[in-house]
Amino acid sequence: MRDMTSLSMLLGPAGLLRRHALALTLAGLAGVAASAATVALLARINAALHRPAGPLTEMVLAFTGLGLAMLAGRATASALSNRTGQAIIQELRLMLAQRILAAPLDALERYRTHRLVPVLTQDVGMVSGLCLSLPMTVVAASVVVGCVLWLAWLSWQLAVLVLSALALSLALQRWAQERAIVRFEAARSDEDALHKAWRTLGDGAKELRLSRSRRRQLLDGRIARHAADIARAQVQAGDLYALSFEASAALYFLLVALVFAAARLWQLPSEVAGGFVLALLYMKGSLDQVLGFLPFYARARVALGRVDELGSSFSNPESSSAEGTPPPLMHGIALQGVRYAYEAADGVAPFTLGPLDLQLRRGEILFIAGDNGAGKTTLLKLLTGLYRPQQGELLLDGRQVDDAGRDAYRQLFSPVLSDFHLFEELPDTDAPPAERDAAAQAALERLGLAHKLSVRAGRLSSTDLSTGQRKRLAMVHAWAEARPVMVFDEWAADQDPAFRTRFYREFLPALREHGHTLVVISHDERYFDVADRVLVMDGGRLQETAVN
Ligand SMILES: Nc1ncnc2c1ncn2[C@@H]1O[C@H](COP(=O)(O)OP(=O)(O)OP(=O)(O)O)[C@@H](O)[C@H]1O
Repeated sequence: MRDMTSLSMLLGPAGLLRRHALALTLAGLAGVAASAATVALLARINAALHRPAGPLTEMVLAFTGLGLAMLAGRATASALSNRTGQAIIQELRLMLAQRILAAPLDALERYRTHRLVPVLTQDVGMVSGLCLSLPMTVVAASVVVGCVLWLAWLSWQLAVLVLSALALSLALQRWAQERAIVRFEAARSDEDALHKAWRTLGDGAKELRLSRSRRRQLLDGRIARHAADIARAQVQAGDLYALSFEASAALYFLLVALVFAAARLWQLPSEVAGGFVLALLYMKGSLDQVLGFLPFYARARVALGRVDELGSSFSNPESSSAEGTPPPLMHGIALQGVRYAYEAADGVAPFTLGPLDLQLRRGEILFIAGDNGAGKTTLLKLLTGLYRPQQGELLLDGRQVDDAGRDAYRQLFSPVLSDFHLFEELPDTDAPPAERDAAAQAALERLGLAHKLSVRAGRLSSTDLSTGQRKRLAMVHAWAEARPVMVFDEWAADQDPAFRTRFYREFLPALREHGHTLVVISHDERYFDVADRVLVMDGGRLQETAVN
C-alpha cells in the first residue's frame, strides 16, 4: 500500500478497475454489440424506406432480431456497469476508511478532520456517479462511432463533412471544459470552507445563540459568502457548457442542411441522403449523452483530485501490523533522547519537544505537571506511541519499539485524554459479555453514574451527560479495558471537589493496587503526594521535582 495514491487504487496494477476488468470488458462488449445492432437496424429502416418491395416476413424477422439484440446488449451493459460501479465504490469507500485508520495521527491532524467528510461523502459520490455513467456513455459513443462508420460506407465525402462538424463541436466543448474546470476547482475549495462553517453551526450552537455578532460573522461573513461564491462558479461553468452545447446543437442542424445540399450538388442517390439524415437524427440522442457527460466528467475530475489528495496524504500507512499480540510490560517504558517538532505554520516557529529522557517504571504513579502549552499532551502522545519520535528511541523493557511493533505497543494503554471521544459501546475484552456488563455497571455505580444510565449487551443506554459526568464515563471505558498502563490527561480538572479527592485518594491507589501503571497529567499540587514522582514540563523540556 505504501506510496499508493487513490488514483492507483482505482487504476494501478492491483487497482479496482483492474480487478473488475472482466465485468467492465463484458459491459463494453455488450454495449458495442448493442450499438452494432442499432446501426444495422438503422440501415434496415433506411433500406425499407427506399426499397419497400422486399419480403415482409424477412423484414419483420430482421427488425425483431436486431431489436432484441439491441435490447439484450443495452440491458446487459447497463446491468453489468451498474453492479460493477457500485462494487467499485463500495471497495473505494472501504479502502479510504482503512487508509485513514492506518495513517499516522499527525498526518491526520495536518490534513484537518473537517476536510474528511466532504471527500468521503460528496467527492466519493461524484466518483461513484462517474463509474456508473461511464459504461453507458461508452455505449452512446460507440453508437456515434458505428453511425459514422456506416455513413462512411454510404458516402465518404459526406462522412468527412460530418466528421468535421463533430470535430468542431468537440473543440467547442473542450474550450468550455477548460474554462469550467477552473470554476469547479474554485467551487470545491469553497465547499471545504462551507463545510467548516456547517460544523460551527453545531459545535458553536450555544455561543452563536448568545452572540448576535458571532451569528452575523458566521452567516454573512462565511456561509453567505461561500454559498454565493459556489453558486457564482457553478453558474459560470453551467453557462459555458450551455453556450457550447447550444452552439453544437445549432451546428448539428446546419450539418443536416449541408448534407442535403451536398447530396444534391454531388447528385448522390436518395438512399444515401436519406441514410445520412436518419443516422444524424438518431445519433443526436447519443451525441447529446456524450456531450452531457462532459460537465459531469469535469466535476468528477475535480472530485477525483480531492479523493486522490486524501489518498496520497495518507499514502504512508504505519507499517505496524494490527494483528500482533500486545507485548507484556515487565519492567518499564523509556523515552531516550526523544525529540518531536510540529510543522511550522505561517512563519511561526513550531513547538519542539525535547530532546528528552523519561523512565516510566511498572506499577508506579507518575504525575506530569507544567504550564499550558508546555508540551504535556505531546509527551503523552509520544509515550503512548501515537506520535513517532523524530529523533531518539521509545523502549519497552529495554527493547526498541519499532514501526512494526508500534500498534501492538499502543494496546498497553487505556487512556482518558483531554479531548476524548465517548464511544457508546464498551470495548471488547476477553471477559464473557455478562461479566463485562456487570463490571461496567459496578464502575457506573462507583462513579456516581448508575442513576443516569445503564449497560446492556456492551452498550451504554445514553451519553447525554454533563461535562464532568462525561469524563467519568470515559473513565468507565478505561476501567473496562483495564490495560496495563492507564493515562489520565487532566481528568480531575472538571470534577467536583468530592470526586476530585476520590480520584486522587481512592481511584488512583486502587488502580495501582490492581497492578496498573499510571500516568497522570495534573495541575492539582494538593495531591502531588499521591504520586511516586512528579515531572514538570517546561517549554518542551522535563524536570523532576521532589515529592513531599
Ligand atoms: N497538532 C498540532 N500542530 C501544531 N502545533 C501543535 C499541535 N498540537 C499542539 N501544538 C503546539 O504544541 C505546544 C504544546 O502543546 P501541548 O498540547 O502538548 O501542551 P500542554 O502542555 O498539554 O498544554 P495544556 O496544559 O494547555 O493542555 C503548544 O504550543 C501547541 O500550540
